Amino acid sequence: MHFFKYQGTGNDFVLIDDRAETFPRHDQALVARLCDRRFGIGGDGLILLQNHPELDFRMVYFNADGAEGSMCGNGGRCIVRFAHDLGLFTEHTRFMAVDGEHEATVTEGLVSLRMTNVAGIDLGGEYSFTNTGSPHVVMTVDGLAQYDVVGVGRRLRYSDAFAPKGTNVNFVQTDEDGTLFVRTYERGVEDETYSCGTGVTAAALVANRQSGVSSPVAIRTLGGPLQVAFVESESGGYERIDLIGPAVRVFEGDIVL
Ligand SMILES: N[C@@H](CCC[C@H](N)C(=O)O)C(=O)O
Repeated sequence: MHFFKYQGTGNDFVLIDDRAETFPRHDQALVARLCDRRFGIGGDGLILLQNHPELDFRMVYFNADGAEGSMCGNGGRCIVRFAHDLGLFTEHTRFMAVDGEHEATVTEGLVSLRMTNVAGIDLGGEYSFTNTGSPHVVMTVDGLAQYDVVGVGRRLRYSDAFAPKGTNVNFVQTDEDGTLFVRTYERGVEDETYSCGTGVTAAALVANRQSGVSSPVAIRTLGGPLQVAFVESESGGYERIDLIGPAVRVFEGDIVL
């Protein structure tokens, strides 16, 4: 079985062209093994590209634990780049994902992905919560470079407040130039990743709601810069949300099962 490896700001994925639908997608142990960094290829997730009757393709996303996940923003940008590399479209594409239809554009090394509309944000004292295709806690902290992202993130991810499905957890600090520095504990990876697309989207929207930070929001992650653009909707939510950043093919190879 042939595979490709892509990364988007350091959030890395195994990509498989599964238009023939031969990948054993219900074999959770296999997906987890392929994502294992010592016993497999290594990745924060695995993504299948399948045919869709009306759109350019379908994205099927699995977290590194092998279970099918909710929407993955960086994975969405990577599969758009993959589909572009496969020649499925030239500049603009429409595809189906677990949270519905998405549009995306590829220009000069950047992939701009239109995210799902966000209905609202629960602003809280200790942390805020929203769903940008995946569930996200957003917490403002000081000293983020040294912060215990894994320890605090894991506690919240498994806390009763988010049971039984759990949540992703983002920690945010504003740089002097207004850039949001975001670090994320990811559900399904059960660790910090270098970047989380739905997570930085949540962080940008919370920053807008909390402090009036305007679109587009510049983001810094451990894996590099991203941008989030959006429009506030009349109903108190957000629409026309775009996640913008690089997505790169790293290598390809064959899986020996
Ligand atoms: N890396 C992702 C987030 C993936 C979703 C997540 N781990 C979950 O299923 O909760 C991103 O870039 O959005």
